Amino acid sequence: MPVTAKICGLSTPETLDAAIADGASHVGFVFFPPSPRNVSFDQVRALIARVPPHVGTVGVFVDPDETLLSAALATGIQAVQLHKTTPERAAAIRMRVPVWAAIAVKTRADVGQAAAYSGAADRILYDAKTPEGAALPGGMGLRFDWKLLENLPQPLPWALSGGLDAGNVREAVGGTGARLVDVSSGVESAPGVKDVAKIAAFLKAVAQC
Ligand SMILES: O=C(O)c1ccccc1NCC(=O)[C@H](O)[C@H](O)COP(=O)(O)O
Repeated sequence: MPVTAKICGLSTPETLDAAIADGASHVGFVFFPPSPRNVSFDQVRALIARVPPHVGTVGVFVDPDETLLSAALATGIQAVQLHKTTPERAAAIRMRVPVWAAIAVKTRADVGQAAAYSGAADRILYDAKTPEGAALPGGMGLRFDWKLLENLPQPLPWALSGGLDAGNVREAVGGTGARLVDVSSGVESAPGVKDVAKIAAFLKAVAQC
């Protein structure tokens, strides 16, 4: 089975088109105003119109309220990636749309939190835990110890994220067995500024995994 990749935090037609042309399986749009990658509903509507049916569209949220969630779902996103969201809230959201539950990982105990999302999510996204008080719960280019995922029974389909780039994704996939990887900072030239050459290099490296 080939390894596939989600390019997260896209906000321009050029970089979205590059991700699709270079083979991304999913593209992600961040709905979180403090993020340098935050996008408006109109922006996402226009971007989604460019996405072919074989590429999945994922909205990224931090424990969204009903108003934000409903407006974002109206753009046409196919799944939601939920950070800092309880299993109970995730389960309620899953009644409306497929859910990816982000698990912030620093320790083995963090990884164990994934089990609580059985029945509440469709996929787990293991991501690096950002420091206490950080402005963002993801998208900071931090990685966690991939050994924490070794020999771990997985409650759900899962993806690996956090600090990946073209230079380390092969090692990350080899060490963890991930079949889906997610990247944001590793394909940027500055926070929030996606780089088409880095997107191409990342997706080429993924294709060689
Ligand atoms: O990317 C953001 O700005 C962001 C903001 C709020 C919640 C989550 C966010 N990103 C989540 C992602 O899916 C990132 O791709 C993931 O954390 C990996 O980021 P990076 O380590 O920068 O590749």
